[in-house]
Amino acid sequence: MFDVNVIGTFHLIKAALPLMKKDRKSRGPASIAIISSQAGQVGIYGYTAYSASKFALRGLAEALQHEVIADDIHVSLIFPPDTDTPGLEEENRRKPELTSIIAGSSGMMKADEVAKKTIDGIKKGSFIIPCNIEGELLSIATAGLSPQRSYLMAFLEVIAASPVRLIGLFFQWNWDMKLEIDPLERMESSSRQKVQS
Ligand SMILES: CCCCCCCCCCCCCCCC(=O)[C@@H](N)CO
Repeated sequence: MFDVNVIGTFHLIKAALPLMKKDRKSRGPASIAIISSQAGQVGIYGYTAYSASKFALRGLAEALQHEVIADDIHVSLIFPPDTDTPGLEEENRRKPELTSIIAGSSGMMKADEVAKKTIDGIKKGSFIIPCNIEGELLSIATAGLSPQRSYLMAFLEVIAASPVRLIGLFFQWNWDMKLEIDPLERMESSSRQKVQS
């Protein structure tokens, strides 16, 4: 999984970059679009390997953007939810029910809708491209130190940061309960550990 999702992406970009850089200034700006996943913004039960690979793409994209911006190459990172494809159907045959339930917090999109969000985001030159409402929230919650080209979005990220953290905690508590963990008990046990060590 890591080989395909991360090393594969890395080699493809590495191979394409010399040609992309050639005469760039006279050809206008270019884009590199990398498909991550909402499971690359938050770790999901059952997706240990998958989430690791999709989170890795963010580090790749952030560093890459710094390295190619002088060549007028814009990196976009897309974060789709579950998408109605034959691939998902195949995945559903073997994945834990809990994974489907938790991922269901963000619903499912048609491939066409994800494609449209992707193209629109690339055209706008967005670095982070969320695909649905839950994705907008996730992107604000995980804005981190990513580049932000829109003043409006930068403003929103700053204003919404703390309420969105609260919403994120509610989601965590909700998922804990699905895993039959008492969220309050979990919080107390982590503070007990601190006292002991
Ligand atoms: C701060 C508020 C947050 C609110 C929303 C949280 C919802 C998170 C749901 C994550 C779903 C991940 C699906 C990944 C699908 C995928 O990539 C694979 N199935 C592909 O096959």
